[in-house]
Amino acid sequence: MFNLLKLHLNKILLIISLLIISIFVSLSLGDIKSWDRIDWLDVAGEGGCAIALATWMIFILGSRPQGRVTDLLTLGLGFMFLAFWQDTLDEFIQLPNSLLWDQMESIAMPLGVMLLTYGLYHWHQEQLALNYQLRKRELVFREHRAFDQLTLTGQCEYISQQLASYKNTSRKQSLVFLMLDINDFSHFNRQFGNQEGDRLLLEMCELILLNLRQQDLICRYAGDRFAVILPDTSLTQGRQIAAEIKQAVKHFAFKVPQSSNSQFQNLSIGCVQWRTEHNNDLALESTEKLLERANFALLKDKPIHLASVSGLA
Ligand SMILES: Nc1nc2c(ncn2[C@@H]2O[C@H](COP(=O)(O)OP(=O)(O)OP(=O)(O)O)[C@@H](O)[C@H]2O)c(=O)[nH]1
Repeated sequence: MFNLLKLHLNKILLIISLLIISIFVSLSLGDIKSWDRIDWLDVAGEGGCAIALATWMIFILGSRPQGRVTDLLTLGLGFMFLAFWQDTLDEFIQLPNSLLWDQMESIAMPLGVMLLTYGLYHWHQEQLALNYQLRKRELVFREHRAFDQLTLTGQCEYISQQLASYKNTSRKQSLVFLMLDINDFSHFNRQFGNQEGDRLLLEMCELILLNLRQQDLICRYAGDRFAVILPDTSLTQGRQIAAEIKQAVKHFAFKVPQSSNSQFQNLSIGCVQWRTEHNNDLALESTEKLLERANFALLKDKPIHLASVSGLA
């Protein structure tokens, strides 16, 4: 958040400067009120609103890149904040009634609301475009607590929810479920550090996403393991997609600062089918059983055949 705030240093400095100017102008043109003339309820109400608006600005500036939408939102909130700030100052400093400065908040507030509304409209447009790109990460619901902070994909329970909702809709085609795991990822972590490991996980996730269709969904199952749901897909199609993902990962030259050589990874993938009611199977198998089968298929795909070691075979 602080890195993003640094990007907006000029806006933050402008707002702080306006605050200071408004204090100086009010002090030079008005008289400080005596203690008993201060309406503390107004101070709490107007000051509280000013603090709330300043907090909104910090959240917006701390979470958004530079650009038109951020400028509009900040300007809108900034004007509204200045209006409440001036209102709060008026509780402490008596300005002459005839003074135009005293009317400042009557102009700043509607101007702020208009700019904020215009900014929100463009934010809405921007979000629609982002939603389109995010579809492969979040099909129907957004709850940031259920999302992995590193890859911004759903976590384990999100997969179960999506599978359960798929089961409740009557589909003609089967679903294919992929369980993907980076081979020897702990070795990569040991060699280049966890920070580079995090970066690799993120880029792997992006690469897998690029090889998926619009209707597919990727989630981070655990550690270096991802799950992919391919709705309305035959087993042949699912295997084809899995093979394409493997090829893409195999040829992905990942650069690390510690080495001049690119690092290449391999994925193991378990590919299992969930048949529809038309094939008489979907109702029979629980999501737990499907995940168990996918994990087992993944083990079978590992270079060293762990399935035989674990006795699952
Ligand atoms: N950098 C990083 N490492 C993680 C994260 N989550 C889990 N890990 C590491 O991922 C590694 C997973 O280890 P294993 O399950 O043995 O997987 P592996 O080394 O790829 O071994 P195989 O799957 O048998 O090929 C462990 O070393 C974890 O510490 C994470 O969020 N970031």
